[in-house]
Amino acid sequence: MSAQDTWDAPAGLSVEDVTLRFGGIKALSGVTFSAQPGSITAVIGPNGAGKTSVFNCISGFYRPSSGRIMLDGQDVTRLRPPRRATLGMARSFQNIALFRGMTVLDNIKLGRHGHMKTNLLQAFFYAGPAAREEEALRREVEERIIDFLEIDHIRNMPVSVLSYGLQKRVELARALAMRPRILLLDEPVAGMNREETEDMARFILDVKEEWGVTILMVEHDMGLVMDISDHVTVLNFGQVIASGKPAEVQADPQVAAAYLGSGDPAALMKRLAAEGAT
Ligand SMILES: Nc1ncnc2c1ncn2[C@@H]1O[C@H](COP(=O)(O)OP(=O)(O)OP(=O)(O)O)[C@@H](O)[C@H]1O
Repeated sequence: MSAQDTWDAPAGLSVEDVTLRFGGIKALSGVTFSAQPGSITAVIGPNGAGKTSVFNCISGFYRPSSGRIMLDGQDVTRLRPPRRATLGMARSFQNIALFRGMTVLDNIKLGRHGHMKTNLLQAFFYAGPAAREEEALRREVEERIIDFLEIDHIRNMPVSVLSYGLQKRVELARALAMRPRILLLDEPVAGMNREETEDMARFILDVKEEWGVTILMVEHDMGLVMDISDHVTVLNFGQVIASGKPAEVQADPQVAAAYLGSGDPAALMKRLAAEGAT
């Protein structure tokens, strides 16, 4: 049985004309882009461009002042984050959000609860066939995730003793345990060394290809973005200034100008590579 057998189909997402105001500040202004089902879409842009703001609108932490967030054609703009999770949306955080004193396995188990049809208490007292079947399926999914992310050797260790790269991997495992149809990754390789970054790139690609999950990520590491994305959307001052395949965006003088104040794509790549390396 492949990973996809227990998974729902990948979700498509569209951000439609989203504007977000904080008092007098317009963090986002008429932002429109989409993530196709089963693809990797990256949102990039200079500091303060609005990447975190758009991410928070998509995951439900911010409510846009106007515009819509559509998940597979369903308007989710007004739904709270837990409701979006039940529709198949999971996210990771820029600053790892794990329970540090708990083991890797317990953190992963927590990920699945957003998806449970029965709550913990019911699951404990009600051991009917449906509940047992659901529990068996969850265990199987957990084991597959542990195996896939190569974290079997650390499953019983507390998260606090793990390297940064491994903690990020556990966070990915927990998000996968929710059986998402779309995964939002907030700077998945920030702070990682080269080896950890390469491992994470491989895992993200496999999540898309083997597990059939749509990926939307905000990331500063341009090497990673250009290597694994199918589509890139560029924000600047809260507006979309370019959208397309990595090579198209890379060659776009507007993008270079946004990062550099000049229109030289070669200089842009040099600077971005340096930013990604820090
Ligand atoms: N909670 C807030 N209150 C007021 N202004 C905010 C808030 N969050 C973001 N902003 C403003 O909105 C704009 C976009 O910020 P945002 O954090 O989304 O950018 P970003 O692209 O994620 O930046 P970075 O790459 O530095 O993380 C900035 O001008 C920022 O100062």
